[in-house]
Amino acid sequence: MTQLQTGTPLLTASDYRRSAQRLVGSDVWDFIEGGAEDERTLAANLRAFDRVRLRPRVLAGVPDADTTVSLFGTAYATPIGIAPTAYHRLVDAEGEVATARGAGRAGALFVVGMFASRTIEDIAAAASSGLWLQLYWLRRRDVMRDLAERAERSGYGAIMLTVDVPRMGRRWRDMRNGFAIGGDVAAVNIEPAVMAEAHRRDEGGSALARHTAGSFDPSLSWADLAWLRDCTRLPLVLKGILTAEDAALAVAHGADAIVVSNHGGRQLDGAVASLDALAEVADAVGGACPVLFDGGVRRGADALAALALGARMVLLGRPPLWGLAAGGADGVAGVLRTATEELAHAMVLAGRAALPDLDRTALRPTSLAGGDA
Ligand SMILES: Cc1cc2nc3c(=O)[nH]c(=O)nc-3n(C[C@H](O)[C@H](O)[C@H](O)COP(=O)(O)O)c2cc1C
Ligand SMILES: CCCCC(=O)C(=O)O
Repeated sequence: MTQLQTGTPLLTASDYRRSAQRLVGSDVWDFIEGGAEDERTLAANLRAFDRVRLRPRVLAGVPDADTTVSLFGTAYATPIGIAPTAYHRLVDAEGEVATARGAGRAGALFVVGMFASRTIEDIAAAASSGLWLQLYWLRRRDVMRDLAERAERSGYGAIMLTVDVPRMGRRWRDMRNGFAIGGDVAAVNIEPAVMAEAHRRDEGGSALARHTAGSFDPSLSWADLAWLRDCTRLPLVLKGILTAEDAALAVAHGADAIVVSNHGGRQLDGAVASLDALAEVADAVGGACPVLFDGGVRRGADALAALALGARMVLLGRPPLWGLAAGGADGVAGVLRTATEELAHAMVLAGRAALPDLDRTALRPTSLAGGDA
């Protein structure tokens, strides 16, 4: 159990959430918590896990569960990692350096965001578990190439290209708050001219929306992936796949892994809940490459469900930010360890000793149906 300065025992992700909310300004809180438009997909991501029912096996001789997993030749203590999120210094002075330390303590993968507020190199120096770098496709391809090269030089294990943002989802909260990246927080890995719009508060509305409209390349198509592939020897992971059709195209275009994700409900409002897309995508991929998952995972049993449906790894977006805000590296490690302990606990009670033992027989068929929650 983690106990931070608040004195309140932090037993679950929602304990970290409550603790974080007290410490973070309301506009930053809205940026973290918010989703696109009426936040229906954001809500659906969480509700989809409430529908899952497990099928525990008994007398299985499972005194303990093994949560280790390996991906692209790197071993992890847990299949629960950190999804890329921008600007960790919004909630902690050390930002991604503290996140990396926390991930290392938990033996977890940390996917560093393109808009990290600490340098790729400083984050690498603080890490003791695997790091990947996430990229958006910018009009300025030279900037992307430079980041891919720096990641490779610094020992990052993969490039994760986020493919669900040809334009940013409309986030009413940020627009109403006139949200801009302020103070001394910045996307320090990218030259300031590319990022200038993200800091301009004077025009009202979401500065991030203006920034992405100007700097992201919305014309990207499958054929362009070859260019990025040629920039790096690292495995290329595509994040933001929700359909069998796109999963098949990703495999055909040589993706080394894909992430089933609706961007935490922050892009297309009304899009399918992430969990409801997982079985379809895993079936289409058919083992051709690893499938990862994010969206709405808040407890170990949620991770178990996603792993049983075919995910090799499960990523958390908001919860590590709650941990970081509540307690820096300790908070990040606490969130990851809590979820991993819950997963191991659920595995023992379900009679599954190791991650390969998790398959769809662990879930009631109604959980697989891809309901409309
Ligand atoms: C505050 C915030 C910032 C994010 N920034 C990025 C980003 O820079 N790049 C990216 O690919 N995804 C980004 N995401 C999406 C996450 O990687 C992930 O898909 C999503 O948060 C998972 O859902 P969850 O928050 O329910 O776990 C962000 C999400 C949040 C909440
Ligand atoms: C400029 C995009 C900021 C990251 C973010 O908010 C997201 O990807 O959801």
